Amino acid sequence: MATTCWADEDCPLGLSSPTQKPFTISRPLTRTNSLEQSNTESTRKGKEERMKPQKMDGKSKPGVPYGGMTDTWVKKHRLIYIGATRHPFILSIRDGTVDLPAFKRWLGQDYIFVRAFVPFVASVLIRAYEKGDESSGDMEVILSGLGSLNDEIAWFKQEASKWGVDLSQVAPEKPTQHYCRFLEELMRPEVDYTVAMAAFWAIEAVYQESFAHCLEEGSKTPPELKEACQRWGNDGFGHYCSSLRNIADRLLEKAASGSMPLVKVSEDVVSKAEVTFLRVLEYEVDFWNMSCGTAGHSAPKP
Ligand SMILES: Cc1ncc(CNC=O)c(N)n1
Repeated sequence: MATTCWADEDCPLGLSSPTQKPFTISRPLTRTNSLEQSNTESTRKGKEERMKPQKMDGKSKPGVPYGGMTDTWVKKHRLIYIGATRHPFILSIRDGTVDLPAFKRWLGQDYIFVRAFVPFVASVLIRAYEKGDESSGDMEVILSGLGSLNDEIAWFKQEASKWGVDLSQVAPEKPTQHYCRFLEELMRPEVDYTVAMAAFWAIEAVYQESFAHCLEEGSKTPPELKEACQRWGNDGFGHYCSSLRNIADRLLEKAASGSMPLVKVSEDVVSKAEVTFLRVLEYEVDFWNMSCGTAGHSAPKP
């Protein structure tokens, strides 16, 4: 057992503890009061004010505070968000105490995940194309993501041979299987573009925030793991995540504003997107737990 990864009872966030779950999804989430009131004049005005400094054009604005729906979610579900982005596995990389077998396990499993992630991103690209909004720039952002996934797959192969991991012999563990199945579900035609986009942003953002933390000043990340951290923790990837976030916020804003013909349907889209965001965070926590060797689950899946 790795000494650097916490057992369930040691986890300060209580994410795996059966008595201390910060959040469980037993039924679809209802939206917060502020979201429910989004069509009232005062709330709408307040929202416009908050959004003012931001251009909702899909361009990245690092360092600029967000005022969109994704920001509301991150604040509302802070505990699980921190659980996913400051997981003991990541902290062990950052403090240099990471267990090598754990890192190798993560490498093999993440290769399987990334292969499944490619068709998911391709499906989001198709949705962006079908939307027919050329001026939004969504397709360009998603296409750049697909391009870097091509490099990423090559990197996994190279990294695996560096660490003596035979990728052809790696079998998917349960959390990997579940996460890949979730991606497949998101590719179904009945899933809204807004929901898929929110999931896409959340998946990328967790890795960006996690690995950027390993590169911050004062971190003791071992030199041989720096390249892995650079892959998702670099500024370019940060800009890309901001672009994804802006797209998700724009789509969510449109759904919540009631500007769509079927208000009820669009409200449903916003709550589905929030549930999907939470499920991504849970799958990410499960994935890190698996990498540590603590194959616990953060919450039961419906
Ligand atoms: C489990 C997981 N989540 C997110 C990412 C980042 N996206 C693509 O690489 C990843 N590689 N693996």
